[in-house]
Amino acid sequence: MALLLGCIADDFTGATDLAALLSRSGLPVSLRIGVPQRKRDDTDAAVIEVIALKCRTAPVQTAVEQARQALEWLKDAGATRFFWKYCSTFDSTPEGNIGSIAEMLMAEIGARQTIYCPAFPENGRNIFMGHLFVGEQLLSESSMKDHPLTPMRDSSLVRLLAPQVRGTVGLANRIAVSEGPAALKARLQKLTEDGVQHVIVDAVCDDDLRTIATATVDFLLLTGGSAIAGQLPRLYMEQGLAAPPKVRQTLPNVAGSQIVLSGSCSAMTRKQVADYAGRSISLRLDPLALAEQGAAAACRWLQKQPADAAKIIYATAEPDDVRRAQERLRRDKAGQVVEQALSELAQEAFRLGTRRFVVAGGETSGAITQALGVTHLTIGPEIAPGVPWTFAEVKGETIALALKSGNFGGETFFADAFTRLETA
Ligand SMILES: Nc1ncnc2c1ncn2[C@@H]1O[C@H](COP(=O)(O)OP(=O)(O)OP(=O)(O)O)[C@@H](O)[C@H]1O
Ligand SMILES: O=C(O)[C@@H](O)C(=O)CO
Repeated sequence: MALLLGCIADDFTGATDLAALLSRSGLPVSLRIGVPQRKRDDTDAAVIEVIALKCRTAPVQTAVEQARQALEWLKDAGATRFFWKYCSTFDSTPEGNIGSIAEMLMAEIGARQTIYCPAFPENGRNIFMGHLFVGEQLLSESSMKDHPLTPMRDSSLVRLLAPQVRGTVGLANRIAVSEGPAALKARLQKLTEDGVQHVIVDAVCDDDLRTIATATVDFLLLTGGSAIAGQLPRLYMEQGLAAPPKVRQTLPNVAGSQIVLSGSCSAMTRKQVADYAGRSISLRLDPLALAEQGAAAACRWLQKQPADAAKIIYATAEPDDVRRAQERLRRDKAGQVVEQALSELAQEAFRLGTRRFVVAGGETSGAITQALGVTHLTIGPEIAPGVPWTFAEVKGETIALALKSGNFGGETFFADAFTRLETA
């Protein structure tokens, strides 16, 4: 099938979020973990390809290089329009990588301008006058200010993006968006004439996203969260470029025991962990102990648990505990020891017969998915907005994998996830 859109996501939960929102249209979406070694098969039914990278917090040059390779693969697969997916809370290091990757993509595909729209109204992320809100709070006043890897201490997307790009950053505000697609198109055109290559676009509801997508559907490169991308398939169908397949794909029925592995320390994950720990057998990991002794003790704990019991293993902790661990180990080392331990535990759980995995946290999901050797995910039913069940092959066995973004899902998400799988 001809490719309508080639997407690059900066982390794995972000990639499944994106694939879920694109799949709502019924169009077949393919999700690859990392840049595939092999070329795309001409008989592949997907009309949208998503490549999941783990580059959100990587050094700028490494991240740009990974994205360049993903772009090459997508171009080679026939894509001519592209989407760059980052977090709906604009998570980035002070140097990048949102702007640096966007600028490289623009240069490679010859795009004069792109938009930045991380808004995801269904999950409470809205942009007004260039400022990002999480629920009713400014980003910098939300729990994102305490993120273990990318603490967000400013809410102005213009100010956050400007140091990440060489070109000029501008804003198409809510007033421009509220005037409809034609007026927004004219505003973007005027900004192009004024030499503005990078345009933050306000959006506070799905209607705004529809307006923005209609005005920019022909752009060579769009960037943002999953919600703006989720508007594109309908426009492609209206343009007669694609139609959903008549027969829907049948999804596998995955038997085997289940586990939750959580490395996210977000406010919502903390509530979800507390809820599920009250319903299951639980083990809390301490980064300082892991740094000294590794994950062997936790693996032994796992071996002793009844196979069919509900279990959760988590490093999820309150901001003060995270800060203490980071002061002792350094921020990146604290993250790495936890990711390494949860990866080993995922491998051990698989060896012990676990086939249903719920993982919380984008970096954590990246580490675990890679440790399990997953290269391709089939998208299944959504558990909560932006969090689908996915299915993958590991050593000849099918596993079900739900990769949950830090702040997504309600308080009972982990229990809901397994119920959703039963009823899918
Ligand atoms: N107790 C802890 N102390 C220090 N770092 C921790 C601790 N627990 C987890 N971490 C690290 O914090 C980081 C959390 O990032 P991760 O992307 O997994 O979650 P998230 O940011 O909440 O999710 P998302 O990116 O999907 O929003 C990981 O690198 C993880 O290893
Ligand atoms: O956009 C989001 O918030 C998520 O898809 C994500 O990227 C979390 O890592």
